[in-house]
Amino acid sequence: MKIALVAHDKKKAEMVEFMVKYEAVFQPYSLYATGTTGKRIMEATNLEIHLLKSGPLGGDQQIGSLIAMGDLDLIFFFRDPLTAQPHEPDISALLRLCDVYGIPLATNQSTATLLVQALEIGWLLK
Ligand SMILES: O=C(CO)COP(=O)(O)O
Repeated sequence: MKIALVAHDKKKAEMVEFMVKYEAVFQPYSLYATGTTGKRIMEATNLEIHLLKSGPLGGDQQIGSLIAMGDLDLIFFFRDPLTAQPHEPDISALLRLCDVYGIPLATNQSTATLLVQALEIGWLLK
């Protein structure tokens, strides 16, 4: 199971808190993250994360590429719906690829909690 973690700036604290809370659930999996999000999570946990580029520098596109290659199974993307992002086209492309390939995608904490609980009880095995 390969999992991607992404958070916009105003959602990074929420993402870090979420990852600290569920660190043990994520521990067995291969984790990927956009640059700044991944660094913040690694500073707060003992999780090993493959760091990609920062979102505005192509990180979202790298995650999209992993999806297209069949190399990603699940995405936690804490989006900020109230702030314009300079790389909005990259974000839309990533969300679109999730739907093209049927990849489960959590874009807010409520959905993320449901998905992580599904992971915890073994509903999302791979
Ligand atoms: O911008 C992002 C996603 O669109 C996230 O990138 P960073 O994790 O590098 O801040």
